Amino acid sequence: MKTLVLGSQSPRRKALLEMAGCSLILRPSYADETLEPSVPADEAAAYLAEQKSTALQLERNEVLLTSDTVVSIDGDILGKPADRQDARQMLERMSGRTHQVYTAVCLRSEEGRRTFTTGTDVSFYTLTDEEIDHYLNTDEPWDKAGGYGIQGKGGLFVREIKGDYYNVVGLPIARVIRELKEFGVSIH
Ligand SMILES: Cc1cn([C@H]2C[C@H](O)[C@@H](COP(=O)(O)OP(=O)(O)OP(=O)(O)O)O2)c(=O)[nH]c1=O
Repeated sequence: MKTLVLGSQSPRRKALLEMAGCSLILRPSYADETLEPSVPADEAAAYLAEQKSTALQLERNEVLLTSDTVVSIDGDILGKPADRQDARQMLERMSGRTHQVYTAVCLRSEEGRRTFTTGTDVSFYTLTDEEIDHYLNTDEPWDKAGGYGIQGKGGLFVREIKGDYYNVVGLPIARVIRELKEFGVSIH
């Protein structure tokens, strides 16, 4: 049986895999996450998931999972906000509109590598300045693509989603479990 190795520092990815019944070991990846500005968002997520994979060593009998989540609006990619002003601009941009969240997952074993990307459309209510200010005083925006967390108070901004909710949180877990089985990982 194969050992699942999670190449991620994201506590959410670990929690989702464990919730789904995966035993895993952690091997965080510190790949360079710089992007060419013109790359489409779904391709950017796939590129970064593969970069994170390439940065890690793989032993025999291991399946390595790396992943990347980006938010996209008007063809621009929103990563994690650099500071308060950046986070404010992101939230103002998404206010009253629909954006896309892409999570790419790269699975790698000695037999080969497979990368797949899942998109979810998220529509926000129109946000007031007060709501945005209040949200920026929480610890939610800083480690998250687009500067919000749907699983926290950021969920209060959401009018509608189309697609997998868990994909927005950072891992489309139902699809991932199916793909992991194909790679020979046992799920309990
Ligand atoms: C939009 C959105 C993103 N996110 C998170 C998912 C990702 O963890 C994060 C985007 O950063 P990523 O670079 O995808 O992941 P990470 O830095 O957390 O972990 P690692 O690179 O080690 O795998 O934003 C939420 O938790 N909720 C949300 O609603």
